[in-house]
Amino acid sequence: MEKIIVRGGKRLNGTVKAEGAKNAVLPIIAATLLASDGKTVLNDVPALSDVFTISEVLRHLNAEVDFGTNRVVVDASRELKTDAPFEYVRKMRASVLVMGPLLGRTGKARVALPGGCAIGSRPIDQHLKGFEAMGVKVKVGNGFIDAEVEDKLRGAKIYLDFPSVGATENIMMAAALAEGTTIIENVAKEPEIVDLANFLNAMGGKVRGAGTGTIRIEGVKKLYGANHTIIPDRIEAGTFMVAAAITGGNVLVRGAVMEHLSSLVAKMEEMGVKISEEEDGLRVIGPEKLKAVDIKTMPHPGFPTDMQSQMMSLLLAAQGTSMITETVFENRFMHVEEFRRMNADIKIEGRSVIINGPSKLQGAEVAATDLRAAAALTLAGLVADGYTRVTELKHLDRGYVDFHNKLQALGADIERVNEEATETGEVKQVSSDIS
Ligand SMILES: CC(=O)N[C@H]1[C@@H](OP(=O)(O)OP(=O)(O)OC[C@H]2O[C@@H](n3ccc(=O)[nH]c3=O)[C@H](O)[C@@H]2O)O[C@H](CO)[C@@H](O)[C@@H]1O
Ligand SMILES: C=C(OP(=O)(O)O)C(=O)O
Repeated sequence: MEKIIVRGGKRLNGTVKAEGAKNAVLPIIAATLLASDGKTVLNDVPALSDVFTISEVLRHLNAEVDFGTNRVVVDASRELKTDAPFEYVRKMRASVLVMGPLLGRTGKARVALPGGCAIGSRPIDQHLKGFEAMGVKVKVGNGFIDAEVEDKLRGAKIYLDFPSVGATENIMMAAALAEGTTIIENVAKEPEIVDLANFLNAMGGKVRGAGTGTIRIEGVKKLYGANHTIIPDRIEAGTFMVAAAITGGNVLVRGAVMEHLSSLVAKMEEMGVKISEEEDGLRVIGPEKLKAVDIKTMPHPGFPTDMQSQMMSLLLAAQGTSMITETVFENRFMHVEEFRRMNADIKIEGRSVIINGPSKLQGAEVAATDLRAAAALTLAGLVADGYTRVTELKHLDRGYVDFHNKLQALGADIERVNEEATETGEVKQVSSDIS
């Protein structure tokens, strides 16, 4: 079994660079399917298992996908297939993001129903509501969603009940090739939405308003391959910012963009962390003592749910009582039990978690329950007494490139081992069933 083994007690110092954003590159790779002419070249693509999975989906759909170092070239100009089977969707829910592009390009999509996952039930009703408003007939049955344009894919006015990131993206991508104008209201405002809009525009699309509450898309007849550089990963950057703060270290996180991270920066500053903008990133200096604060996750520009578990690690080390309220996902507290195994004084009350800090964290063997939990448990291990062993690293590999090496370069006492392989000399296959 693969494990990260970390021994607490080292202050982190130095510079670390954020990769391209996972949550930007996944919809953008899906969007490359819209180009019936020319190749797309994407730069700053992170080497993540999720990126390999979405690329496999594209290959299955008959697109050509070539990998270089941090670069992906896609040619989707051939006739496309229209189905995304369960083997892909179960590995990665973001596979449903091929629906919008397939409807735009071919008028048809058959995608396995994603089902729930470790952080909640995660329905896609808002995606489907948007497609239906655009003239798509949607049938759900036998574990699949069958969607087919009835007459023409046409622009529509769509109000989202919740500013869903995935629904905003899926509808934007379908609308890019629809006839007429689509107006989506109450949309997600995440930086990754803006990156997708910029990419669609580079392909010849007409998307306005990304980053505000309303997006307006004028459909065009054809989209072309384009060159695009993916924005830096604000969640990976934020994770290293917490690593610096929790160890009382001094770290420059290159690629961290203040505007993308304002809620995290505000909360960390309230805790006594010093954060300053430098030319190519954010410098984070951890104080001797951290102050307790309350946090509520919200859609952007609110506090990101994808930083909730890492922030929990930081609050465990803070003086006093903190409360974290999770409003985006219904069940994103699975990591709490693992923190308890590390002697954390923490309890769940409904949608909130109460943390009595500072906890005297002890090293333990803990299992990552999702991608961000994997990072958060490692962060807690940086300040725990003794050795922390983090397992279930397939989750970590979905969203972090070289996580342990980057921490080690900052001075952490950390390694990643394959205990079975050490004993038998075999290399273990990473499990694929992760959703
Ligand atoms: C690949 C990617 O970009 N993943 C991100 C994306 O996920 P994802 O796009 O799945 O997240 P959404 O914004 O869609 O989901 C947020 C909430 O809305 C609910 N919902 C969503 C769609 C829908 O049709 N109906 C519905 O009820 C979900 O169950 C959830 O409770 O945004 C999340 C919220 O910032 C992040 O945590 C994920 O890292
Ligand atoms: C929840 C996350 O991703 P996904 O939507 O791909 O599961 C995440 O990045 O923390």
